[in-house]
Amino acid sequence: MKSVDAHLADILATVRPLAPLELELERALGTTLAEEVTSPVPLPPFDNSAMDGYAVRAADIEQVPARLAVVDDVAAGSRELRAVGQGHAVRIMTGAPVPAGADTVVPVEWTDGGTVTVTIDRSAPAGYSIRRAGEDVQAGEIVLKPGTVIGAAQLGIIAGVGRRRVRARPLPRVVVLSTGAELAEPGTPLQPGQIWDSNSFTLTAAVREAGAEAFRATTVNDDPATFLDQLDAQLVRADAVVTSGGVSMGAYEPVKQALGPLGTVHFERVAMQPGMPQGFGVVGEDQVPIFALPGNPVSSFVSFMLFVRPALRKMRGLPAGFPETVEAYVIGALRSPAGRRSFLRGVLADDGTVTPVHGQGSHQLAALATANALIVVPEDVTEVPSGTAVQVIRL
Ligand SMILES: Nc1nc2c(c(=O)[nH]1)N[C@H]1C(S)=C(S)[C@@H](COP(=O)(O)OP(=O)(O)OC[C@H]3O[C@@H](n4cnc5c(N)ncnc54)[C@H](O)[C@@H]3O)O[C@H]1N2
Ligand code: MOO
Repeated sequence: MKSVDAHLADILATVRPLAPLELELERALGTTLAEEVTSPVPLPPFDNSAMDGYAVRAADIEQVPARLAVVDDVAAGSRELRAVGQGHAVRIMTGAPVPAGADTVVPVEWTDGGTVTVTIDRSAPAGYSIRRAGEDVQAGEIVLKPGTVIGAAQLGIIAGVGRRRVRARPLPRVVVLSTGAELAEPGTPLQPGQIWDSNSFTLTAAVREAGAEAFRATTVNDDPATFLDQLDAQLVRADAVVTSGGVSMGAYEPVKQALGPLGTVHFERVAMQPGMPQGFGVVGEDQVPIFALPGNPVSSFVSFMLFVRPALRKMRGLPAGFPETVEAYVIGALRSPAGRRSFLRGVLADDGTVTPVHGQGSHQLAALATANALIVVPEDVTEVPSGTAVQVIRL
């Protein structure tokens, strides 16, 4: 059997980071920056007020109360400014440029709020409530580096330096395709022998949680030709394909039967539990990576976490490898098959303990849904006594 590490290494050696594109800001959320973003101007671009109040000369309010003539009103966005002379005040709003002559801003709360004359009750030192030009960013300064994932705040600063587009690696587009003649669409009645298709929903959601775009294709039955037709139709919009089902040893294994003969997709037994039968390779002219995951719901989910998620990270241009683990103390004894790495479902608590959930079968999706962690039991360990320190992957 192939080791988990060897299978992941093969996958990571095959998938490539997506080529960067010029993306409109509206389409850039979650993408990975592929350039240095610099600011063409200082930010803020000009000295401006941090408060609603009065721009004055600090020297004029050393003695308080002080009564000053209000000579102008400046709102944010004002362009024509009157200078503040001795004994003058200008009513100013937050974000408005500080007029020449003024060296401090007194908040309106320290005044009588007058519009012809104003009485100021408290002194303020020079520079008070003034946000200086360049205090956030100097002109030419780098604000974001390549490899940064663009979240809300990053998108904000890209717009904040005046950019409409940005060079970034796009979200991988992933087609999810479930196979199985027994599958019924949720929301429709079950016929005898049928189950509702859950994998395509799990996998589509997992793709999105992994920072990629997901398309759920129509489920196909157990016919390899139908599977190939559907795959062909979907490939145009796919940077990667994830299928579930049809990869083991049965008489009707559409994914294996359709892809095996291509020679570019390999079906192997990986030394893990769950998720032993795995297919991986490339399809189509563009050599689109395809992950043929086993159909058991827990197996396909665990396979996704171990193999597809790291591959999507690499496609996004991010560091990728075996999922990060943390140490925890297991409450309850564990068993694991010899020679296979187990990924048992557990609940990781704040106190550093992890409790295996009831129901460790690879069909027990409800048990998986109560878990928040995978407990990793190495290949050479078959029994783990309660209280042992184990490695855990957070979900
Ligand atoms: N003789 C052998 N039989 C099996 C082996 C083996 O080595 N020798 N391996 C077992 C293991 S381990 C796994 S995992 C499964 C993998 O099977 P397939 O990938 O071929 O998947 P299916 O046979 O289509 O389905 C397995 C199971 O999962 C249910 N399923 C499938 N798709 C969905 C879906 N979209 N939503 C919900 N549930 C789904 C399906 O009904 C089956 O119960 O093979 C074992 N057998
Ligand atoms: O690989 Mo299967 O996942 O053991 O049920």
